[in-house]
Amino acid sequence: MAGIYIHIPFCKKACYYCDFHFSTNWKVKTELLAAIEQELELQRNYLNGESVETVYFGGGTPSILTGEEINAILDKINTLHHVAASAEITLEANPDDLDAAKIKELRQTAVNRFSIGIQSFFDEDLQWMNRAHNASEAKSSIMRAQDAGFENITCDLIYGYPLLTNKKWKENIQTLIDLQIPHISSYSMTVEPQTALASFIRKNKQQPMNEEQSAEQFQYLIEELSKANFLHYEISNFGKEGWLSKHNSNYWFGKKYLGIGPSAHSFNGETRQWNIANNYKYIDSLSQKKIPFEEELLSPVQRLNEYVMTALRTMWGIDLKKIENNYGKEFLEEIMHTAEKYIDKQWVTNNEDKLILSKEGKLYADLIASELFIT
Ligand SMILES: C[S@@+](CC[C@H](N)C(=O)[O-])C[C@H]1O[C@@H](n2cnc3c(N)ncnc32)[C@H](O)[C@@H]1O
Ligand SMILES: C[S@@+](CC[C@H](N)C(=O)[O-])C[C@H]1O[C@@H](n2cnc3c(N)ncnc32)[C@H](O)[C@@H]1O
Ligand code: SF4
Repeated sequence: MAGIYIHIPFCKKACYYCDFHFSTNWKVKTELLAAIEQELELQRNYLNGESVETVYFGGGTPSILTGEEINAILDKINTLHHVAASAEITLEANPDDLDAAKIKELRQTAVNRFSIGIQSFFDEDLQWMNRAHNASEAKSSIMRAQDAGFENITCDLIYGYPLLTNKKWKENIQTLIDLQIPHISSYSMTVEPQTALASFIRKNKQQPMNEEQSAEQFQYLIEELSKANFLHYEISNFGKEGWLSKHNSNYWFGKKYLGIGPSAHSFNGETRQWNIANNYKYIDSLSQKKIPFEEELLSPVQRLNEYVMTALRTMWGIDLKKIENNYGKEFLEEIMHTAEKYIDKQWVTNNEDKLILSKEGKLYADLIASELFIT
């Protein structure tokens, strides 16, 4: 069981905070789509014939594609792989793209899950982020998708930035609960060095992020969504029973996935590889039937640390038996030695051979994971 990720590296506007790979220049869109098909061909054996359980169109902004363009990619995948009949096929969509005509078009594709980039339901916040949509489009895009029969919808929200008062945060969460969205991903605003936001802060045109505010809003999010029957199954992800994301869960469970497109990364169980994050170079290389990637063979210790980091962030926690069986007793003892401190503090619980973050511990996931790393 494996996944395929397709990266669509185009956006209408550059959000001030975003450091993912995208371009606002769409001149080479046709060439890029041809290169994606070429890469799919060249990587046809990457998954070793495993059946494909999930396909995820991410970006950038995949909702700029027409239904026909999406179908062409999915047809290609179908000719090269066995795609499970029940496969989860997600498309990341920005609200400004989801007008009635586009939704109708998307009904004619096999896409069965939308990840809508809402971020906020307030105009001033969306402008502050330089998003291409407004608050009313945020809401209407969700309702339109639901009216057209799309049930499996996840929405992204961002918190922890200066403009977001607790009152607005409450309303953003409540709006998604009221709209009966079954899955929510929510991220604390991070200031990435190469972004406009970082440059505004350096020039004192913007306040830096406030960690206390962010922690408070994260706690509030956890409490409200738990009251509304969401499982907090990964630090940034909440879903109602039966609606958890299969694609992302497979990343956390260490399953294989093939990433196609510029900046996409792949994992075959042993090595990680990632494609060049440059549209022109990507197209040029594939026109010569060469995949422009770098790779890294993970050592057992690196694999163990990665496992500790991703598993600790999930509600299933770190499986101590798995560590003992796959990596040996010594590593297990070393990890347990460090974990004692956090178990005493009640940041981590140790039940049935699992280390799981407590409510308080969720605030310190990254710190705890880095302390547990084997060096
Ligand atoms: C890379 S975007 C792609 C999907 C789509 N273009 C969108 O904007 O929603 C995926 C998610 O990452 C979030 N994201 C990107 N940069 C971030 C940052 N610096 N801090 C927090 N969230 C961020 C986006 O807001 C979005 O919800
Ligand atoms: C920040 S996450 C948001 C997930 C989404 N809200 C959900 O739960 O369905 C998604 C972003 O991570 C990046 N991403 C995911 N898988 C990737 C892969 N295999 N290679 C490169 N980028 C990837 C893409 O930029 C994508 O927009
Ligand atoms: S957040 Fe989404 S829409 Fe905004 S620049 Fe990044 S990928 Fe594009």
